[in-house]
This record gives sequence, C-alpha cells and structure tokens, in this order.
Amino acid sequence: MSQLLRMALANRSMLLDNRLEKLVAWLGCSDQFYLSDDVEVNECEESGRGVVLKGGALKKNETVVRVPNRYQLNFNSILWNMSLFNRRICVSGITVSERERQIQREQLDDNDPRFRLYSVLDQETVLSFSSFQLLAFYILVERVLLPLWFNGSIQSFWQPFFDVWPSKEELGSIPAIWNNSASSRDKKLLGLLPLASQKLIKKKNALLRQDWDTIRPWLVSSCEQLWQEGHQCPSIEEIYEDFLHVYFIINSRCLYSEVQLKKDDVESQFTMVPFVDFLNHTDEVDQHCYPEITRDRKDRLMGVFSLKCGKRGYVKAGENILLNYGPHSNDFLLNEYGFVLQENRWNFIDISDEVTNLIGGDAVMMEFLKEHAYWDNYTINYSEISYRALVALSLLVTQDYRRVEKLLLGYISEDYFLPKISDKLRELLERLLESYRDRLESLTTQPGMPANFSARNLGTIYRGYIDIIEHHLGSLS
Ligand SMILES: C[S@@+](CC[C@H](N)C(=O)[O-])C[C@H]1O[C@@H](n2cnc3c(N)ncnc32)[C@H](O)[C@@H]1O
Repeated sequence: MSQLLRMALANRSMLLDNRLEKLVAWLGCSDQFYLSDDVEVNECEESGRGVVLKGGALKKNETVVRVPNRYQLNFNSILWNMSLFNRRICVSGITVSERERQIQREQLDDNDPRFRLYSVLDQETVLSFSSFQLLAFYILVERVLLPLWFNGSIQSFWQPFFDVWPSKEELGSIPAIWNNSASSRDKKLLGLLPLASQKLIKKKNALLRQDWDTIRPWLVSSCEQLWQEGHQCPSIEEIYEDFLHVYFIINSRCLYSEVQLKKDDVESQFTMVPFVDFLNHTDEVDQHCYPEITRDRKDRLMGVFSLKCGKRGYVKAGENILLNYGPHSNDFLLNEYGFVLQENRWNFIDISDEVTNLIGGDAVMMEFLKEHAYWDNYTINYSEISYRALVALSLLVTQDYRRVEKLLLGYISEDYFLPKISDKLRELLERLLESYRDRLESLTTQPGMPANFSARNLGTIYRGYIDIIEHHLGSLS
C-alpha cells in the first residue's frame, strides 16, 4: 500500500471516528438510548461502514442498540418537527403539544428560515405525501438548503445523523442512479442489465418520477425564499441530483415500522433509525440480529426501536454483526441497495422473455396460459425451475391441452411431462448459458465499459446465473 493511500485511509477513519463520537453523543442525550459496549463501527472499501464485535460476547436476545422515538426519522417525527414551525400542522398525539412548543421555542432563533419554509405547506398537503415524499422533501430542506442560510449557523437537529450517511459516490452503484443522474459514469452498463434488473429499474424510475413531481414545486418555492432573502441557491437540476442521493439513502436504510397515519400505503410503513442502519446484510434468515419495536398501545408514536442479537450470537472479536434485509436476490440487492453478494441463496433468473418468445407466435397457446393465469413471470433458481415455467414448456412441447389442464388441476404431476420437455429445456438452458457468458465477456471487452464496483457487481450477477444454469444442465444430462 502506498504511503499516500495509507494516509488517506487513516484520515478517513479519523473522520469517521469523529462523526461517530458526535452521533453517539447526540443519541446519548436521551436516557432511553442504549448501545452495547461490545460493539463498534468499522469501515471497509466493499461494504462501507458496518458493525463488528469489539470484544466480549453477544448472546441470543441481548440488546445491541436501542433508539427512542425522538431520534428516529419517519413520517410522524417529521410532522412533529415541522409543527414546531407551522402551527397549522396539528395532529393530536403526533405533533407538538403546547408545553413542548414552549420548551422548544426557547431554543429556536426567531429568524430561523424554517418558520417561512414550512409555513407554505398546509396540513392537507403534508398528510397527502407518502413517507418517501415527506422524508425526501424534509431531508433536502434540512440537509441541503438550511445550511445555505446565514453561513450554516442554524443547524438541523438531525445533523449528526446526516453526517454518517453515505456519499453520492458510495451510492453510485445503483442502476437507477446510472439511469437518472446526469453525472453517472456507469450509463454504459444499463445495456447489460439482466431482465430481472430491467424490470426493477423500470418500477424504480416510475416511483422516482412520481415522488419528484410531487415535491418539486415545494422545493422550487423553498429556493425562491432563498433567492428573495439574498442567498445563493443551487439550480433545480442540482437539487434533483441531491434528491436522487437522498432517495436512495432513505431506500437503503429504512426499516419496517407501522405508520398508522399512512396505514393504507404499504410503502410508507418505515422508519430510519440511527446506528441500527449501520448493519450490513446477510442472506441467512433467522440467525443474525432482529428488530423489536415497543410502543405504548395508547399513543400514536412510532415506539422505541431495539436491535436484538439473534440465535447464533457473536463471540469472536471482529465478527460482523449482521441483519437479513429480506430474502433478496442479487438483482434486487443491486437495484435497491447498490451491492450484491458473492454467494446468495436467494438468487434466481427471470427467463420470462425467452419462454414467452417461444410461445408468443401461437395465439391459442398464449390465450390458454393467460386464461389460466400462467402467462409470463417464469423463473429458475438453484434448486428448481418454477412450476409456471414447467407448465408453459409442457404445453409448448406436447400441445396436449387436455393433459396440461389436468396438471393444473393437480390430477397428474409434472413428472409426466419432464421426460418430454427435457430436450427443449436443455436447448433453452444452453442458449441462456451462452448469452450470460457473452455478457460477462462484454463487461470486460466492450469499449468504454467502466471497470469499477458497478461492473464487478454485474459480473457477480451473471456468474450467479451461470452457476444456476450449469447446476440444472448437470442434472438433465
Ligand atoms: C443499511 S446500510 C448499512 C450500512 C452501510 N454499509 C453504510 O456504510 O452506512 C445498507 C448499505 O450497506 C451496504 N451493504 C449492506 N450489506 C452489504 C453487504 N453484505 N456487502 C456489501 N455492501 C453491503 C450497501 O451499500 C447498502 O446500500
């Protein structure tokens, strides 16, 4: 390692130590906050910050960290914070009480621009925002715009939390960023995304567009305030880049928690919890840490968020303390979080295009599959070819509508069809294998392809696909 690189890394870890100290001191202002003495945060190139065992041991069900309501960033806590500045936002049991207002008021500057910024929003508008929209708007105001007033002399309550979030560069490995950020250098990789990722990015693009369209007018009005008061303000294009950054900070760090005010919106049920959000992901379910939320039945607050040690416990110093984000494939992890796992038991390949292309020319066959809800959405994972795909291929090969109907009704098993479809299946798998090998090669040989973390992640996805296919080809021969 060069002297310069060593110095840069030492500098970075000093900066992190400093920011962590501030974060823990901030959280420590509440006597409900708890952090186990046996854990610490470290940082590495591939997975950013993470939590490790410092010494001692963590046993099953032991609390690793506990964070009270006031220090969580979510729909409710934002309403509470905004209502300090805007009396028109008033939701019983959630926004500030008169007593709290008096206490907080003493700490606020009369000239605080948030009195003007948040007062343009009426309660109906705020409550109509989704959690994503409200969090994105609020974080952009508190983190990006507020420091532009009075040379940053007015700081957000959340600053210590903001300061430990990943940089734009760190989140640059997310395909929706390649697609939407003007400054992404990974745009060339979009053409090499597998089908599963193409479908995920399409959904993400639609959500991004909808959320941006919703909060954009309110951000424009905040910028107008800045200009009118004689301050510098970024252009809306620059703010859009910050929006993308903030959106994926939220997306990659939010934890499930019920938000009663938004109970009809599944996507809004989350909270952001400092320190808990340092935990990296494992594909092992039910072994590592797990969340526990305790809330008083009577009140409408989000509750205290604890992270507890799972079944396996931790005894070796330096061991990674992990959380399972869900049973996610590498395509999903890449699109939601910007990373992949070298080994991932939840990987699967979306082979819908290949199968529908084989059948698409036959309108009767297509109609039959549609009628029985077996059209499209065909997948393979390491242990099996999905039942849907077997049904479609059985029909394609045998054209025996009567027997396929019996298969769907459970009168005969797929074992009847397997020998009949094995040649077609092998042909399909071999074609897929060749196409994934070609893509893997393109990642390194196509002119202009970046040779970075994003490209390595795509390579890992294709190697995972190749493993799956070789496994099935091995059992067919
Ligand atoms: C909830 S945060 C975890 C803390 C994060 N590492 C940080 O630096 O702040 C989720 C992000 O961590 C990274 N990450 C989580 N688990 C990982 C893993 N197993 N391998 C590589 N990166 C991982 C990804 O960048 C992901 O977007």
